[in-house]
Amino acid sequence: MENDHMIQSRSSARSRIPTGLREMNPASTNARSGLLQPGTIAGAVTSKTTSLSQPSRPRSTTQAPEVGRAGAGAASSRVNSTTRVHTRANSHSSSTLTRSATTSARSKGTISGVPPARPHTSMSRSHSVASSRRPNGHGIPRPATSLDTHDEEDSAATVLGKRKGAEWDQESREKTMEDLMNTFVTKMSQAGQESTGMKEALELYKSRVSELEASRKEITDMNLTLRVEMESLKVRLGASEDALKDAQREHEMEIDEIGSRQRRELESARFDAKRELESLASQHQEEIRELKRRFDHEMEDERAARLREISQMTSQTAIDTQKTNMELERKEREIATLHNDMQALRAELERERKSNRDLRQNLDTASSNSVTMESSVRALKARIEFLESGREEQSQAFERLNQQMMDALAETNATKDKLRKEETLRRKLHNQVQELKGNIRVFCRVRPSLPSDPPTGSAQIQYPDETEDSKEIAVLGPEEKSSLGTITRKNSNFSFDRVFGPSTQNAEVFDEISQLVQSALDGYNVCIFCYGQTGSGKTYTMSSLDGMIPRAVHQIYETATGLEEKGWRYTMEGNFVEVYNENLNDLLGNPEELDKKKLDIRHDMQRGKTIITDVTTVRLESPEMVETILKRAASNRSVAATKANERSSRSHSVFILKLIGENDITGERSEGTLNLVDLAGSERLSHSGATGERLKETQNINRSLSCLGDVIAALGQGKEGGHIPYRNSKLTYLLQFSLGGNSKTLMFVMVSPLQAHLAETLTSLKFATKVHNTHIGTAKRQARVRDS
Ligand SMILES: Nc1ncnc2c1ncn2[C@@H]1O[C@H](COP(=O)(O)OP(=O)(O)OP(=O)(O)O)[C@@H](O)[C@H]1O
Repeated sequence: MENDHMIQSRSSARSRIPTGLREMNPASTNARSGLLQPGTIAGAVTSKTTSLSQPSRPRSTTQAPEVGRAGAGAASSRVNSTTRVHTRANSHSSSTLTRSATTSARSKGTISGVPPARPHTSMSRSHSVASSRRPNGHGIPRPATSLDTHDEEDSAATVLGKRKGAEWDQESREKTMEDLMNTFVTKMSQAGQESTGMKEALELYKSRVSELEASRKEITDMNLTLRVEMESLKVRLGASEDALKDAQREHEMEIDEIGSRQRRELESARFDAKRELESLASQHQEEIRELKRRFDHEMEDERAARLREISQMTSQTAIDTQKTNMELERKEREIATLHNDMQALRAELERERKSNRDLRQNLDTASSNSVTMESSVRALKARIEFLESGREEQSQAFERLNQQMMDALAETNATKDKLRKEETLRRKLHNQVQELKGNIRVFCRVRPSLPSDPPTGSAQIQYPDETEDSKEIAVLGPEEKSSLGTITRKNSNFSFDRVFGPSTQNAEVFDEISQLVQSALDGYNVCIFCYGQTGSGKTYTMSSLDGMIPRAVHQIYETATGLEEKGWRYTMEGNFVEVYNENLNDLLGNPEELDKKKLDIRHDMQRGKTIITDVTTVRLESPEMVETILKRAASNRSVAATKANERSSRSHSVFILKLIGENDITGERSEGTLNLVDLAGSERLSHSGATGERLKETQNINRSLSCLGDVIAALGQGKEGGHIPYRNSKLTYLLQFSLGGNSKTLMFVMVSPLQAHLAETLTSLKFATKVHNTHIGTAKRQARVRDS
């Protein structure tokens, strides 16, 4: 860890050396400029290099001295080699530098004695030539100058030598002088050129010197920075060393602690192991003891078992011996018994012989008896033969009876057939009777006085033929004053198909109309109206719980059940609608939709059927359902008006019962409709004194009742293809196929017994008389034979 840390700090310190400073190592310096600082000596360079290299390699406290020494030695050798490299670099500047360095070395006398390399300039070349001529030429060359005269002197000496040795010649001297002059001029020009070069070199040196000065300053600054940095590093190093020491101390403490802990653990482990060893030893001892004990026990058991076996075997042997003895005794006893038995058998044999003798005597007696029995058997056989002959007679009688039964069945079937035919005939005859009675009939019913009636007194109503046909009613009219001042009362006689007095019950009334209900079952359209003023008893007659509607439904069910054995199956569907203000309402539908939902009437002219759109149709599965229907209609009406009675007196209600009958045996099918109509109160407009909404209602009621009268009157005229104004009111349009030639109509005219209602009573009776006088053509039965 510590070594790693040191390496890191070293490398980081190295990386912190400025770029310029790093370039200042000898090699790079030479490479960059090819110049060394003038006056630089190897030692100085060495020391500088060493001092520069030091910051980049921070030493640890322990390594520093060795590294420093090694660094100095290495730096020295590097500088020497660098100097040689420079010498070999062969640049003009480097030769100059070498010379300066040499000079400097010479002055200090500390540099190695290796002679510097020869400079490669033109000047130095001539100088080198001159030096090479010197026999005692030193390794240190003279500085080359432009005014070097050594060559000149040498030439002069040569010329003088020749003069001395030969004739002095003016011309040659002049020539020589000229040559010398030329040479001189040449040299001068060369010197001038060299001087220019030197100047340039000087300038170069100067700029380089200033550059190097700046560089030196920079390096000095850098040096200072590095020193500061080194100081800080030293401080950090000190801190690191302190931390290291602390860490070492902590580490040592930890090691001590771990050691002591380990010792303790070792001690405790040793103690545990020892204890465990002891416990194991004691356990082993215990186990050994246990094993020994078990072994002893097992041995004891084994021994006991063996002993038991031995004793068992001994006792078994004793028992076997005893058994054998007993067997022996038993055998002896058996022998004695057999002996006794033999004695007994001998006695028995004797007895048998005796009985044999007795039997023989009995056989003789039986033989005589057998003869007697044979005669009896013969007598019995004769009797059986006699009986056998009787059985044949019986079977013949049975066959006769069977034949009779078959005949009776055939007769029954024939009777049934006849009955069916008679049913068809009955239907025809029934219809003929109904037709004879008239296809439109009028019954009159006078309701009894009620405790709730106003005390205005009763009208004088008489029933002249009450004890006979009950077809007449006489009403004593109101007092009329004649012109002579005499007061008279007109007695009005009315004749109808039947008149029911106040004491008549619903059951009796229904007896009269039940034949019409039968007609509906037979497949005719039947329409029963209740007409009369408000409170005259229309609803009581028609829709009360024992009224015509429930009774009709009950009768239909009973009759339909009776007709089942004649092959008829009936289905019944009911609608209950109301015509209020010339609108059709569904009394079995949602009461909220009363007066809102629009029901339309459509006629299928081909089939003579009326369809009401969106009306609720209830399939009457049982006669009890009719009560539910009536209650639902009454409750719906009560929602539409504050008083149900109010609504019922201002609207026409129509209970429509469709009866579909099918006969699987005869293939007949019938579709009849029974319409039970409770008309609105028939009081005249002038009498009612109604206004507003009530006036509108009364107008609508009167109009529809008047239309009904018109339709009946038109039908009564009996014109073939004549116009019947069904469309003039909703009611007559709805009942189009139940009024007229194809139907049977019954009108109840309801009469109030009150004197106060006398005028309305007379009006109603007159209207009913008009209807009664109408003869409607023959009804057609809605029946057909199925194709299949
Ligand atoms: N034959 C009768 N026997 C006993 N009570 C009767 C008879 N006829 C009618 N009533 C009673 O007379 C009252 C009025 O009868 P009902 O409501 O049937 O008259 P209505 O003609 O239907 O009147 P509305 O036109 O207002 O509906 C009822 O209380 C009813 O019970």
